[in-house]
Amino acid sequence: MAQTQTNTFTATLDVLASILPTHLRKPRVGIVCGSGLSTLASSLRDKVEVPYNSLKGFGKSTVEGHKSSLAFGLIGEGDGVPVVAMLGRFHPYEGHPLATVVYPIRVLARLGVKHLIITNAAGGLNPNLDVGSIVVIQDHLALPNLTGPLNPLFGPQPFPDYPRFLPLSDAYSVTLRRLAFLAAHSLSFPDSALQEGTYAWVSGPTYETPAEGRFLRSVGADVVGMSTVPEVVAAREEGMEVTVLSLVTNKVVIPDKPRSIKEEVKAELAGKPIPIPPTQVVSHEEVLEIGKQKAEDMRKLVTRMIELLQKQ
Ligand SMILES: O=P(O)(O)O[C@H]1O[C@H](CO)[C@@H](O)[C@H]1O
Ligand SMILES: Nc1nc2[nH]cnc2c(=O)[nH]1
Repeated sequence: MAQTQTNTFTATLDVLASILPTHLRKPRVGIVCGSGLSTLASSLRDKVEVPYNSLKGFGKSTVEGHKSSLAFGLIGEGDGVPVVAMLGRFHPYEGHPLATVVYPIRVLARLGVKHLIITNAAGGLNPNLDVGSIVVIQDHLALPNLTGPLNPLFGPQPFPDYPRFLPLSDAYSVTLRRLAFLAAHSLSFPDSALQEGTYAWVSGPTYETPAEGRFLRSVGADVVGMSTVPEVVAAREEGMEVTVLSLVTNKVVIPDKPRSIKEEVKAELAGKPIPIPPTQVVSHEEVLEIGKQKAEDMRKLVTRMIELLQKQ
């Protein structure tokens, strides 16, 4: 297994080396673009895009709002910082094995990426988070990891020199989180535009029931999504510094109390009908629409973070 995987990495890296000009071959920063956020790559100078289907080991992203290519380029003054952006990610719910979900992250590590900025679209659980705000993730709750074998490190170790038991108490880089707030300040973002919170990872592809939303909120989650955590785990195993920026694209529907049909029928029969609350549902179209509206904020933030990183 280890040998097969090593051969796949070698094949991927060889293709990239044959396509990329020398100054783009060793990216220092990696970006993962979440749903509807692929325009982050428009900040890249000297951009070269490599489709996933030309790279061995890469799957195909089947979700709307996710392209399927790696974009290489420069950000920042002078020679600039070499950057690689994943335009499109793989989710376990698409049927991709976890090894495929995190394969691009491991490729980024082998290219030399030291700092990884992961973005995603997420549902807001914390009522104080506005739709359109960006949350700097400070911690995560990985329900599929806690309850079942949906962890990219599950199984025989493909790389014997990696630790068997990976600590995650330091998963979210303080340095990069500070950089996010410094970047927001230098861009004069209003205070409410950039928040902090905990990401709950669920496997999807169903959105939450009200009871699930209430449960996730009650155990301390601020936002919820169907990606990111496997990427964080693999990136930490590869020794990268990681930060996650979640765009709140919708509020998870959590009514104060569940709608009681029993009470409604009783009230109706008593001649005192109570108002029927409107049905609220989230859709991927809504997620993509907010992504489209707010992608520019995310692009500015990530770009400024990299510019600040260049000065460090
Ligand atoms: O996490 P990203 O890929 O940004 O996408 C989010 O949006 C999709 C649901 O609308 C899910 O895939 C969820 O995880
Ligand atoms: N699980 C989940 N993922 C999302 N991605 C964007 N919005 C949501 C949401 O409400 N729930």
